[in-house]
Amino acid sequence: MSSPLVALTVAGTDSGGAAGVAADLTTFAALGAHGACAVTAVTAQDTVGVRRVVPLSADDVRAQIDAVLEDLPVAVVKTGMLGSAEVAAVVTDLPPGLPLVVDPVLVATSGAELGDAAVVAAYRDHVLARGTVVTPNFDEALRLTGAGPADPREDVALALHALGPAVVLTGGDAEAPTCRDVVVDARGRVRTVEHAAVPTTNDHGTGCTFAAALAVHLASGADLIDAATAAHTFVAAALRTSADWRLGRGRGPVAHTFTPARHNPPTQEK
Ligand SMILES: Nc1ncnc2c1ncn2[C@@H]1O[C@H](COP(=O)(O)OP(=O)(O)O)[C@@H](O)[C@H]1O
Ligand SMILES: Cc1ncc(COP(=O)(O)O)c(N)n1
Repeated sequence: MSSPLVALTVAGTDSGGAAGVAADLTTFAALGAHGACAVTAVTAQDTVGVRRVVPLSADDVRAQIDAVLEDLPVAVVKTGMLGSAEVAAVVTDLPPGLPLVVDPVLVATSGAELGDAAVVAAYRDHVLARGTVVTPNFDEALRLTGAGPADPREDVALALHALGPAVVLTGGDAEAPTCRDVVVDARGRVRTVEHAAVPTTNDHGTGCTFAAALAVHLASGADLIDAATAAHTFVAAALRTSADWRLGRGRGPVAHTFTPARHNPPTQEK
């Protein structure tokens, strides 16, 4: 009997159910993977903003990760909001060889800061070097590289690649006609994935959903460009599902009720 692929998210909670752990676990499930989670911080958050952040200690996070890794055959780890440099160091200590998708969450869609200068330094100094792929949006990429908003996206993506990982620089923009994600593979080859933009303000949680989907597709054996294309297709379909929803007073959640037709869910033999 084969068992489902196991994916572990290391991320913060969003009480509104749009981003963070909620987005990751629903995405894993929608794509047929079993999701495990290590919570890094609890946020009191809704579609309008972040009211409170309660960080967990590095020991709390390490204990959760150890419990999961000692019991379940984790095929891939995805990180989101880390919250502190100490928690970032725990991620860097993950067993070598375990694929790691790093979504360097620094700012919420609502504008709230979710990662300070110490967290940025930790990403630059050691987390990115441990990562298999990093998936920043443009603002996060600028903070991580020190590049300016006028710099070409390809150059910014290559500057991140120089810090160690493959890169998917996401380009979500509901007001533009298209969204353009720049992909740099492990060998430094640059490709662009471009799709029609879904016009909606219900996009809270898109970055987390994209990175979680990317993690499952990579762990299922897809190469980076195919995994990024499939993850983007999944997010776009979820955005079309929630495009006209009226949930909350701010930027509503991307649909976590969306489940693609699935005939061959990813499995693992371990
Ligand atoms: N309105 C949209 N229409 C289509 N795709 C989108 C839209 N917004 C985001 N995406 C896609 O969702 C993924 C996450 O991107 P992005 O929104 O840049 O992340 P973040 O939430 O971290 O800012 C990317 O593949 C991006 O192209
Ligand atoms: C706990 C947590 N993790 C991540 C995000 C970023 O998601 P988004 O960019 O969609 O606001 C968030 N708002 N909250």
